[in-house]
Amino acid sequence: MTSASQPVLLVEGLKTQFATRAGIVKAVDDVSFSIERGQIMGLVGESGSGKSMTGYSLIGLIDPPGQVVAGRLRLAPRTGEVLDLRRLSPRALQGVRGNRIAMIFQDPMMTLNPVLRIDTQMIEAVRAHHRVSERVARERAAAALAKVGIPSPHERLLAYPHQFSGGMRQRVAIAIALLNEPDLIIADEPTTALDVTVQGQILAQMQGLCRASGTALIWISHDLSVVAGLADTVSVMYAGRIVEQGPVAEVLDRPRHPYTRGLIASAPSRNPRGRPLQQIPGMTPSLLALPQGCAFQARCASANAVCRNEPPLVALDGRRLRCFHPTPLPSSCTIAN
Ligand SMILES: Nc1ncnc2c1ncn2[C@@H]1O[C@H](COP(=O)(O)OP(=O)(O)OP(=O)(O)O)[C@@H](O)[C@H]1O
Repeated sequence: MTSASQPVLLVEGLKTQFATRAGIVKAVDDVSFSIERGQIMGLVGESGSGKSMTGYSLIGLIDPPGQVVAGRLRLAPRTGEVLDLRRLSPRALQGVRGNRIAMIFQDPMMTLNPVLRIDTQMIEAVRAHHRVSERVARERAAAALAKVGIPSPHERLLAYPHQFSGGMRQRVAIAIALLNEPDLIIADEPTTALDVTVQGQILAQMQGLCRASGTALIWISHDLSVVAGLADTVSVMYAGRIVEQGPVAEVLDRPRHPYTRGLIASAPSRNPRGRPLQQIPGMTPSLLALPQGCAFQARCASANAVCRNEPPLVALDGRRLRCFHPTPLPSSCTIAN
């Protein structure tokens, strides 16, 4: 049975690998986190750090030659039972996807079928999981469109995807994700392609909807300013691993991992006008040729011989950190463990 204290999602030691001709790519390497009901977690990192593969691993969307090779993925939906997502049959997992866990992609056309009217798609999405009449499903669809700020929802249900603007199309995809009141939504950079005003509206709506319905949200993004405003907690990924993790206010205001500090410093909004943009020196390492020990050592000003060992993820000052040389907090900020 679920209990109030049980996280809606618990991920422990997740490893996802791709067997390629050049060798084993460890796309997700020993990733752990948990999310409470109604909580929003930002999953951030540079391109290729393993954010999307972490999200896809949770819902069984890793295609060969990729494979989830280790880890525990436990979902505790409102319905009461606790689901071990790795042990579910393909059919049972299909029953979870789009129902208890929904996914929103950067491109809404990954969700929408261009040749079908919106009502056909939304009614089908409800009835795939619930025995309700078409009329009830249509009402649910209209209510979901209204929730994401689409005016005249009954009329808009009769339109095709190409009759919506980019921002409205993404709202429709979000409405489809919300249809069955999921316990968890995984959103993979859904507002990156939208202009800032529309992005701001959608972010505020998503935040409000998650708070109101108790739906947990994993927001995958490389944009720290979005995560700072939206999320409660943040997990920072580098080369397939989580390097820093904790409450947004701790991690983004007082970063202790040199990579998190570099990411924050290189955000364009943080850089003074007229000066060259700051960058993290060097390149993300190839996942096929990771150095022994800390994957960030070649780009880190604090690295020394000890970094050739594998840094463990340890609890420190209200967060979890994978670094032998954590940046000190100003003395006034020190928090007891
Ligand atoms: N089909 C594949 N074959 C081999 N390796 C793959 C494959 N798909 C993904 N990978 C590996 O998985 C790693 C993580 O990819 P992922 O898409 O999760 O990164 P990401 O952090 O979401 O990046 P982005 O922000 O660009 O989407 C990549 O660096 C790549 O090496």
